[in-house]
Amino acid sequence: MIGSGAIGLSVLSLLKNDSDVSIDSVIVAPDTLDQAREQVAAIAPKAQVVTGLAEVAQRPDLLVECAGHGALRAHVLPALEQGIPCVVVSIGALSDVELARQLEDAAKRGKTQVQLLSGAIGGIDALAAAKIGGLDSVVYTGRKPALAWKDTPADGQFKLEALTEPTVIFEGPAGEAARLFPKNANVAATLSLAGLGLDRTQVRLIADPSSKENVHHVEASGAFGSFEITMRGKPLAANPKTSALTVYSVVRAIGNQAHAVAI
Ligand SMILES: NC(=O)C1=CN([C@@H]2O[C@H](COP(=O)(O)OP(=O)(O)OC[C@H]3O[C@@H](n4cnc5c(N)ncnc54)[C@H](OP(=O)(O)O)[C@@H]3O)[C@@H](O)[C@H]2O)C=CC1
Ligand SMILES: O=C([O-])CC(=O)C(=O)O
Repeated sequence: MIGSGAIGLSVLSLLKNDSDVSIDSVIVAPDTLDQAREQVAAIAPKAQVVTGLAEVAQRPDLLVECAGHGALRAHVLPALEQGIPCVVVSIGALSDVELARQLEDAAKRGKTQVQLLSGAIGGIDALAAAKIGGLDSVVYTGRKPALAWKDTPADGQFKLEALTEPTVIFEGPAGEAARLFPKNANVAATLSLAGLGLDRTQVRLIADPSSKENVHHVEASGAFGSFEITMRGKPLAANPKTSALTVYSVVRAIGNQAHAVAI
């Protein structure tokens, strides 16, 4: 696993009684090594905590990224080159078209695969299937509590603490949303990659002072017909920018690699 933040620690916790899965190593940022060792030891005492793949004693069957955009270049790319399959949640990083191409090339050279997880959003299976018949329009609206937009370009441009009404903080193509709001626009990037692409997927991001949830709304239409989906995700206590469903999506993906039946 890469990352021992809100997602990483929750995933470790949920997997600790799954006898089909063993998280052998957790790769963390060097400046968090001591704290991470303490936190991981409390949940998964057998896991070694390291700062890079080179220190991992046993070649993993799977590398799971739940760290952030930088981790894709730092760890996922070299793992794919070595033929290690990877699953990733920091999909917004793939709005950098050059990095997306490098990941694909590395996976081809390593004769392996990188799987982009659905994370906080549902309906990716339907959207990716609908794309095959041809899509006309995909519109995504992401609504989060006002303070979930702290430390983003919206912070400063809007007085987030003082908002009294839902406020549109971004409107535009998904590629730009993912670039400007990397920790909040993974869903926008995922929808784009499954559907109409980064330029043609329309995104609206809303800071809502009365919302306690991360609400993701998608409308898609094309040759298949149309669908509309609303996810009302509970945020993780440890990181309100992240919906709890993202954690479950990672646990599901790992289980699907390890269990006799995948669903
Ligand atoms: N697909 C989806 O729907 C979603 C995807 N995400 C993605 O998941 C990522 C993690 O979320 P969350 O756990 O809530 O975030 P947190 O900030 O709680 O945790 C991330 C952890 O990963 C560490 N980290 C960052 N870069 C690296 C690296 N290169 N190598 C090793 N560790 C690293 C961070 O260390 P430090 O604090 O030192 O930087 C931090 O400890 C988000 O950044 C986002 O990209 C999140 C929500 C939904
Ligand atoms: O967890 C969420 O609700 C989604 C999220 O942060 C993102 O799109 O990056």
